[in-house]
Amino acid sequence: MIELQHITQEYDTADGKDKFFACKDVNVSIKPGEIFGIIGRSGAGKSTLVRCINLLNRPTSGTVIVDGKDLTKMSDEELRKERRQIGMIFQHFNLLSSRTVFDNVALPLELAGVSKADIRKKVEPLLELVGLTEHANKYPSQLSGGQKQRVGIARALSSDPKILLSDEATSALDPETTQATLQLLKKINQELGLTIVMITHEMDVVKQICHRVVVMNKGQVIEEGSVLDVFRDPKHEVTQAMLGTALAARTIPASMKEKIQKLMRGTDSKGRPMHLLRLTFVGSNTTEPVLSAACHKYDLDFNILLGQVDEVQGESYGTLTLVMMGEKDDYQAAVEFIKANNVKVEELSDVI
Ligand SMILES: Nc1ncnc2c1ncn2[C@@H]1O[C@H](COP(=O)(O)OP(=O)(O)OP(=O)(O)O)[C@@H](O)[C@H]1O
Repeated sequence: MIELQHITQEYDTADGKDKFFACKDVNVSIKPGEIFGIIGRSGAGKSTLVRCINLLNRPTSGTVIVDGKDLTKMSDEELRKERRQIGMIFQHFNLLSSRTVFDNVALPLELAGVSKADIRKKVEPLLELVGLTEHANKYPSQLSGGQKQRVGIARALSSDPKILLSDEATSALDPETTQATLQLLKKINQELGLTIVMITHEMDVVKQICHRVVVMNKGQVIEEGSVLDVFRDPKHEVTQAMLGTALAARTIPASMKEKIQKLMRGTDSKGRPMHLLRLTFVGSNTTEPVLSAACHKYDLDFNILLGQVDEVQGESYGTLTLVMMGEKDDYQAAVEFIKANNVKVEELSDVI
């Protein structure tokens, strides 16, 4: 649906002596009907990249293909037409304060020369879809943040786009309103089949509604994949830092390290060595039966030090950091058994 190929956006540095890359050779492919997340720290190049999709931002080099058409090769007139396929919503809503809710939603249609009767036919169902029918004659100043964003969404949908770009659309909203807005976007994605591209710094937003995600850093894509894979096993340190609390259970707190080191130097009450490891699991292969089955089978004991289970779109995933006590051969056989049950095993004894 959207192919961003080798997108580079360069600017002159403030002193004009050098080049600065807001995006550098970025390749992203977004499928029809998916909700695609773009995350990254401030200044990573997210907005620059998303604005290339409708050429609000014309990249220094690279190709933008939307629905099979190369936007970078179009005339202004052709581009204006194509842009109607691409709606956009913003963090600060960008509504016109002198226009009512109805008139804000109607604006793109007025600009396209649609007749008054047809505008009414289009706007009324949209206001119903976003739950603003009874607020149609109010002005933006009379609305809450969530209601303003609903006007923004209805306005973006007025030209029947196939794609909706969302630049931090929930960042200015409180958690409850964020939830309601995300549910609305999900409904639009499912009922209208719209492809949605979302920039966000809120990991909960990604977890709740995105199917796939790319992580940007310093103008480049550093990680991409299904949301479940990226959250379960982030590879790049920037992703790990961004997922922060979601990964707290992976990091052994400094206060525990000394205790664990002491524990690892000793043996259990039966004189058997200790083994420190971390298990990462997804979905149906819940660790408990696998772990206890392994310990029964190979005569081991275990002690859980840290653990967390989280959920991405109904799929649970999590990590357990634990100490296993048992003879070396039994322990190694147990590790193989756990791995064979699709649980990732990382041995940490040498790390701590
Ligand atoms: N017109 C411009 N001229 C010069 N530098 C720019 C211009 N537009 C953006 N930049 C710089 O490009 C970099 C990427 O900006 P961009 O807005 O794409 O980042 P972002 O990841 O969306 O950040 P944020 O989350 O803070 O919005 C930033 O360092 C920004 O200062």
